[in-house]
Amino acid sequence: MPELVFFSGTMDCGKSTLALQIEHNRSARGLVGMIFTRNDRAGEGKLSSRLGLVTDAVEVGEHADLYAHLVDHLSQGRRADYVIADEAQFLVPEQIDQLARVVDDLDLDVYAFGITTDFRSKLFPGSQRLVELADRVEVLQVEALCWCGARATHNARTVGGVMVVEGAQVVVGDVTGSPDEVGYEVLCRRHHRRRMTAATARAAALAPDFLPIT
Ligand SMILES: Nc1ncnc2c1ncn2[C@@H]1O[C@H](COP(=O)(O)OP(=O)(O)O)[C@@H](O)[C@H]1O
Ligand SMILES: Cc1cn([C@H]2C[C@H](O)[C@@H](COP(=O)(O)O)O2)c(=O)[nH]c1=O
Repeated sequence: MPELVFFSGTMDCGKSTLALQIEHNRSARGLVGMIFTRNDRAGEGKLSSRLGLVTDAVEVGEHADLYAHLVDHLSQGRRADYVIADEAQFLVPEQIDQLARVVDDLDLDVYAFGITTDFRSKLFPGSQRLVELADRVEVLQVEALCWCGARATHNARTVGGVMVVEGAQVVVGDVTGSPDEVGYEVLCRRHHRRRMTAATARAAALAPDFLPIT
């Protein structure tokens, strides 16, 4: 039976790498995938991994109908044996319903990859719909780590290394980058709650416990 599978995890845990591996293994056996993405850091129409691999993909606009896109594609006599959707947190809930319909009505496996929660630890609407509709939710095995060594479960947005909690839900960015830019850091829940990033933990460790009284 075809399935809608949601591969989920924090940023930088290997979701896009796994998407590229699934694509590689299936195309090596002569299967043809339809690859969707939205707002990949590498640019429009790209699915990229931090390991340096990249492939072309269909950039999904906010109003695109993914089911209609596949029906159109197939009715032109072109092939699609399975579907990959990366950065699925950026899809609107209706597009997740369309992916479920692709599974049920077109009998294609759909593999969706994305982060579940945003920098405020709130569900992205697309991820919420995936949790509601997916046949399976798979948490990635290679876990990203918080600076303290615990498993990272949350995504923090940082400016100059300091965690921020105000701003738009969608700001494309990376876990590396210049300290002045908006960036991201993965944290365990304890340190996300305390807003303690690697930089602020380092600064706290260096600060004197008390001021000398003269
Ligand atoms: N130089 C490196 N050597 C080995 N593995 C790396 C290197 N850089 C990144 N990675 C691996 O790639 C993962 C990030 O992969 P990516 O698919 O881009 O993540 P995601 O899509 O989940 O944000 C890291 O967690 C790490 O396991
Ligand atoms: C937490 C959070 C992340 N984003 C953006 C930042 C990146 O462009 C992507 C995640 O990509 P990855 O391949 O999983 O690293 O999402 C955002 O827009 N808003 C957020 O709150």
